[in-house]
Amino acid sequence: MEHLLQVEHVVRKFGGLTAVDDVSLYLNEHELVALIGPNGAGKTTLFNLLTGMVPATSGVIDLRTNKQKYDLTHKNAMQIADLGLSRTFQNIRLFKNLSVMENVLTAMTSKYKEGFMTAVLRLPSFYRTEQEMKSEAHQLLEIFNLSAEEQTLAKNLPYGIQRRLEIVRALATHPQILFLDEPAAGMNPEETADLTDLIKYIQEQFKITVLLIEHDMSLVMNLAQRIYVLDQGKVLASGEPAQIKANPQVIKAYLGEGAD
Ligand SMILES: Nc1ncnc2c1ncn2[C@@H]1O[C@H](COP(=O)(O)OP(=O)(O)OP(=O)(O)O)[C@@H](O)[C@H]1O
Repeated sequence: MEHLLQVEHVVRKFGGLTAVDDVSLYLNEHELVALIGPNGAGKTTLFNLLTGMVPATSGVIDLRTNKQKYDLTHKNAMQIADLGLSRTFQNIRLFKNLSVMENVLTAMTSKYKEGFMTAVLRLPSFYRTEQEMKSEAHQLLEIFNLSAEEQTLAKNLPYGIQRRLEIVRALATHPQILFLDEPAAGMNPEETADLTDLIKYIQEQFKITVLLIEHDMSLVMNLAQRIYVLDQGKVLASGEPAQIKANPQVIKAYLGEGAD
């Protein structure tokens, strides 16, 4: 079977340290997959490789879409984003002094490539596009329960809501694959439960593939169809949540005794 994303024998070295060590994995269309593992296991580095933020030392990353195959190891972050791969960051990256609405609109501009002169002269097509963008942004913010905050500056939002806004921004680019780096970090159990429902909802509604890094096992076990466990740069195990929970190596390296 051909996969949407196929990672084969990918390695990333930083000097003498091998952060990602011969990793192979795949994502199918409309799958929700989790990447877990101890601190320093190489999870974020793998995200950086998949989204073109750091080049691989060796290996192949193939994306199969629109009946074409693209080798992502030869593309930069902008080209990969254009192919429909979008991400959030562990350390939130919002425009802190822009409003919630402006944050979403700026994310959309990569999709709507209006000519510079059309924008400067404010020709009719610019308004039409701006209108479309605003209408879509309203819809997205409503789904994420952020309508009341549209005019609030990002810096004035509580941390958990900033995380939700980051996901809205990533979705605003109409991704085919969404990479979420610790979406529940810093959230309380209630916020995490809400976020779990929301991620499931957007994956189904927008028919996207999601790969998420997360330390919160309630979110991972409730949400993921498959899980990859990274340890010291290598894939220690992969499988369905029940298999991962029962894997003695995973329990030893990461989950700990008594994990449920
Ligand atoms: N730019 C870099 N230069 C040098 N070393 C790096 C760089 N980025 C990551 N590393 C190292 O690579 C290893 C993997 O780090 P990475 O951040 O990918 O782990 P992680 O699994 O995401 O950890 P965490 O769960 O703490 O976020 C670590 O030892 C880290 O110090």
